[in-house]
Amino acid sequence: MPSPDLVGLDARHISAWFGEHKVLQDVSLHMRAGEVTALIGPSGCGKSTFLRILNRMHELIPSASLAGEVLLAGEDLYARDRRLTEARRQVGMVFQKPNPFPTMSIYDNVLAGLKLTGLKASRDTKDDLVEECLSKAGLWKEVRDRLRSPGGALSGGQQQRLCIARSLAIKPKVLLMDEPCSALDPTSTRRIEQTIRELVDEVTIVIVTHNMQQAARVSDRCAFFLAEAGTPGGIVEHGLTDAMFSRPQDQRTSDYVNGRFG
Ligand SMILES: Nc1ncnc2c1ncn2[C@@H]1O[C@H](COP(=O)(O)OP(=O)(O)OP(=O)(O)O)[C@@H](O)[C@H]1O
Repeated sequence: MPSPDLVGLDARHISAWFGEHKVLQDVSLHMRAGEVTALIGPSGCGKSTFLRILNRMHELIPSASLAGEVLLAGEDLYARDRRLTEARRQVGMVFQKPNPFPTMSIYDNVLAGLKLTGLKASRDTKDDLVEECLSKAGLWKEVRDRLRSPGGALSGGQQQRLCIARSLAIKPKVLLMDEPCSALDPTSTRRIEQTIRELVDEVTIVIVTHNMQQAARVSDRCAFFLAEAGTPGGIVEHGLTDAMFSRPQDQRTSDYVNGRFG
């Protein structure tokens, strides 16, 4: 049953620059509550930049700037009175390369984000939270007997599921995933994809992927990004994944999803 707390994310008229270089032009996208939205498109068209704008990581880069707005459940993520840590707590991120703290225990890895975001939990609550998050990330059964082992001792796929568990511990409303399987073998990839589909009842998900089969397997909707001949990136077409793959409206989408370029 989908959670009643699910919320959507609305990007409106987003443009982005690195110094003078404009990399996104007027991108608007509604990422619906309780769905997986996949961002697809060739390398360099601005998918990761767009994703980083959705949790205010873009502004960490000194030369970076942006225009437009991002609304989480209708509220401006960039409002002056909204704290950065609060925005990042609500919109979590899982990166391409699994990045657990390698010498920290599996248990402490799951809880690592709590301190950073100023959340406190009692011992019992922590135990419950660790079990809950590892279960949701599909890792509990594999690690329940070695919670004190270091995170770095897990396989790559397990480490990525540990990173998902760590993101879930701070109860985000939205989870962003930037090519979360690109460093993993096919079996681990399928396991993460299964986890993504299980999580979407609780958290809205936005995923960047280069893998068209993966986009078709995990996403409800897709947005196809393109930056043509030195112009900034934009969305050519977006819609239900089935329709984007079987009846794309734009020839460029058809060419991309059918592997004719990119
Ligand atoms: N830190 C940065 N400083 C300067 N330019 C950057 C930076 N990060 C990205 N860019 C530029 O912004 C543009 C968009 O890059 P971005 O990584 O968002 O694309 P992408 O679609 O995610 O690519 P890929 O699929 O290869 O990850 C590219 O021209 C890239 O060179």
